[in-house]
Amino acid sequence: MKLLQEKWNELADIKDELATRDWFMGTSGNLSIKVNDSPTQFLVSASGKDKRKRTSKDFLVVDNKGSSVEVSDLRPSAETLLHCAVYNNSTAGCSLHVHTVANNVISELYGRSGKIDFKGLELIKAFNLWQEDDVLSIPIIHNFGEIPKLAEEFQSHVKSDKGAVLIRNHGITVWGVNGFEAKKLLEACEFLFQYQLTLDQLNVK
Ligand SMILES: CSC[C@@H](O)[C@@H](O)C(=O)COP(=O)(O)O
Ligand SMILES: [Zn+2]
Repeated sequence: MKLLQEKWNELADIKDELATRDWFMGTSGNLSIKVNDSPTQFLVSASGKDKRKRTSKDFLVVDNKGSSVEVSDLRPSAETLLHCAVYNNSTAGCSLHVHTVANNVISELYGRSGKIDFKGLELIKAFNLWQEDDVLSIPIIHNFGEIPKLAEEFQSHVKSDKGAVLIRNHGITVWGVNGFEAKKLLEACEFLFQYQLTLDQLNVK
């Protein structure tokens, strides 16, 4: 099988799994996977699709500026520039963006601090944080209406081949070296958010 088809199938399988979790409410969310280095090219989800459906028009190949590399009637995700920011500033191979109630509520509760920290929780090991005192700090950025501005702010947090950024009252974007790693990080983040929400609710006096 050709590499492009393999990557397409990998991304489609991840999309199906995230859809099973109901993480693409109201057509929200987008996904990408790198298919080529120099020049950078990646498959990204087409804009506005029902991401619970699997079709032959779910993804298209774009370049490092987010422009389609071939004539297509498909529009790349409105948030493609965030995926460009990942591939232009790291060696990551996959980037995933979902909107969940948990990540939105956490982003609002902790938005004023500009971040949420997790310490002493087993799941932070998904981010390669193995020491007892390690802290997973997830930045929370403003949901700028202009995507180039949002992408610029987001880009300042892309410092390695894995990471996560919360966009306030919008959603989360994670990236990892490949699809498996990116999905692992996303699942870990959503676990941590649900844990924190539950804890905060139980702590309400
Ligand atoms: C329909 S609400 C969600 C969108 O505004 C956007 O935030 C999103 O995640 C999906 O946009 P898309 O262009 O389909 O990739
Ligand atoms: Zn979004």
